[in-house]
Amino acid sequence: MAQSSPLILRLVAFSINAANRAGKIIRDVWSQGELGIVDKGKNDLQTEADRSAQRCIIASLLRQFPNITIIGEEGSSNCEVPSDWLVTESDPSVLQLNCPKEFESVTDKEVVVWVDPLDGTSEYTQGLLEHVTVLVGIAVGSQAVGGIIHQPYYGYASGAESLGRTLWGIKGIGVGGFTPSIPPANQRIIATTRSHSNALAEQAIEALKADKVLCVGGAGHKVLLLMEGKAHAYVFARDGCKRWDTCAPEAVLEAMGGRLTDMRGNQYAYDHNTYHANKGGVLATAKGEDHDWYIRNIPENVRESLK
Ligand SMILES: Nc1ncnc2c1ncn2[C@@H]1O[C@H](COP(=O)(O)O)[C@@H](O)[C@H]1OP(=O)(O)O
Ligand SMILES: [Mg+2]
Ligand SMILES: [Mg+2]
Ligand SMILES: [Mg+2]
Repeated sequence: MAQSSPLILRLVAFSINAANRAGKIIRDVWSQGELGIVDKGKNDLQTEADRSAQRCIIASLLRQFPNITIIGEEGSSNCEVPSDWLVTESDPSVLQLNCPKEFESVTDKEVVVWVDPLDGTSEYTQGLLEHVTVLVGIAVGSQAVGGIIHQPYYGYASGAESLGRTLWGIKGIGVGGFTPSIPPANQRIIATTRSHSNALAEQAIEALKADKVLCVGGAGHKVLLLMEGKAHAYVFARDGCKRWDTCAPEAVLEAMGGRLTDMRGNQYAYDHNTYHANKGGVLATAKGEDHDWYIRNIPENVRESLK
């Protein structure tokens, strides 16, 4: 790995390959058919794919970057992994990028990597495989700066021979791995949960008077819809999402000009001392959307309940 590249570029470049490797593990577990489903709480599933993908990503990252803080959804993992799970290479094109001045001298101690090894677990167990993503978010201080969203089953529905794609973004640089697009004008398409709704979340969707509501799984997948021009906003007016669900999506979306906040317009903090729960809900809007319009039109009682 080019040691001369700034840490933030090395982390993104390496995490692209780690997320790809985790995606292959997710496909392998699915095709072997033994999902090993556990419910961690209430409607909070974990499978063998979540566990193994996290071990792959964290073991690989720790070998390359032993002094950074990594927080993974599936808790502390055994880092003794099969040797073919250990990633050692980085994406060469990201290492060559020009790093924004403000991130050039970021050190290990300032960085937290938030890992969601499989986002959209509920949909994965139901075979809605294109909703699944692997999320690696890189925070500097409290800010989400870099993100990787790997979609292991991209191309599955159309019968593509080679599955998967990896999107990345770095604030101040931009995005890669896909063709950014903005959603159509004069329409409002809202993406929301299909498996974790409640009365509050429904009330918010109702109030926004969408032309179309897309109920789909995964935080990564919904942000992807915003970045490809298929939805204008992602609205989740309840608790349940955690920092590992939003760190990577926020960084990639904001690197392209969109926004991700809680339902009151506040950004989440991603430093190592922060809470994990996104108690204020998730409101993300595509590039060009009026984020504040959505905040203004969320009923006051919904915003008040999500403090
Ligand atoms: N109530 C909840 N309990 C556990 N995870 C949740 C909950 N609500 C949301 N999430 C996480 O946020 C993601 C986005 O929510 P949704 O798919 O419902 O829109 C989910 O895929 C899940 O991530 P994960 O699958 O990684 O556990
Ligand atoms: Mg989960
Ligand atoms: Mg998740
Ligand atoms: Mg997950």
